[in-house]
Amino acid sequence: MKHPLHVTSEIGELQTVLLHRPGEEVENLTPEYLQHLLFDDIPYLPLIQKEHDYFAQTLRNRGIEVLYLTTLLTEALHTDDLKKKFVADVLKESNLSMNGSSQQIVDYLLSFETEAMVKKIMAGIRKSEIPVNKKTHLYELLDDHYPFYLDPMPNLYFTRDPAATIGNGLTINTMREVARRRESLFMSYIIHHHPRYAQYDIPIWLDRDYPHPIEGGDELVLSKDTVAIGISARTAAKSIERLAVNLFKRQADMKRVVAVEIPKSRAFMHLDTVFTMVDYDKFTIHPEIQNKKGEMNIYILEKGRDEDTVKITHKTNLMEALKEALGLKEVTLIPCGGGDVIAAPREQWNDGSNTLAIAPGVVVTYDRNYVSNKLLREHGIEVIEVISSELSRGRGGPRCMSMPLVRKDI
Ligand SMILES: NC(=[NH2+])NCCC[C@H](N)C(=O)O
Repeated sequence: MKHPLHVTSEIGELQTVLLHRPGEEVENLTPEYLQHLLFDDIPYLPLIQKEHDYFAQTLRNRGIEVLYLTTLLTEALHTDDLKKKFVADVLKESNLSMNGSSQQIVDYLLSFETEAMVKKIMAGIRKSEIPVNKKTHLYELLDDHYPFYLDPMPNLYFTRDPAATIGNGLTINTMREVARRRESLFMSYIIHHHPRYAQYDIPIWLDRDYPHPIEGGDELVLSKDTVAIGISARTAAKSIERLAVNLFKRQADMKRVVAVEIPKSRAFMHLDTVFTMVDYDKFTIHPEIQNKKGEMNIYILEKGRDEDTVKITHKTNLMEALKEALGLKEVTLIPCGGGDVIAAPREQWNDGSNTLAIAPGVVVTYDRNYVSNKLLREHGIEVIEVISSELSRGRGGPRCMSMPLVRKDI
């Protein structure tokens, strides 16, 4: 039987992908907590859903199977015990200031059918949802105190980050930001309990109990033997080294991990916001990740003397490092916004470098990044545009909004 997870490149024909349609969680964003919840503005729910449906349909039109997080999770929670255990795990990881109130939150969540319960957990629980006569603490009665029992998870539509497929396995990530940490619990339940996955022995290259962070936006599978990982605001060097060791031990083809250091800033939060692969030998890049001389810090990790060590080589030229790692004679780096002083940062802010390749030389991008899109076309790339005024408010593009589960080998 075909393996349910299989990704050996960034560009192989995409066959199955995981998405999340934004829901009520987005309606629980308020100006006061925007920064904490990692948003810069509040999307308009009906429109963000319309845009997301358009994105999903664009993928389906190309023959790609689209799976939804809510559906998979609902199907994974197929017994009452699993449902209860899941609620307990979510509450354990939620920063609840509930004191004695937690049992009533458990009862409240379990009073829903499974799918509605999953959506409720995603959306968050407002204090106003629990009747006054059930409240036992002073803070619960104060409206202007923190408004949630359970925080909303508005970043869930960026399915790329909580987990990432590499080869026939995946990383289930320890996420850097508190606001996103619970998200990877969902994938853990899906892998262990959904019938589509639970029957397989799926390698978990790094699990969510690993003490250092890594996020999928930093994990790029360049080929069957090479992955690139961003050393970024969200991914720690320790996680990268541990991932390399684990991949070298168990994924037979894996030869090297290319660790790429990027500036630690909000605009550049993950490697895929500044660098993506669009064809066998073509990449998008935001020029600002290189210094004036075109240099940056790149570390190549290969198998070390024994199983638990790696050999590390330092490089400064991205193009040379890519050529060597991928065995290519030439590599083209296509600059976001054409490298223009205004267009490049403007389009990068709205994820102009964040392309989703659905086949070699075929990418999905946001329509608003017209300078970058034109340039991609001039380089012979087929660019499929999707509408993006609300989706982009969460600071993520088509690659962030998709978790490839199966791609054809190239
Ligand atoms: N792979 C990505 N670039 N994801 C973007 C995630 C954006 C999200 N608001 C966050 O800050 O986490």
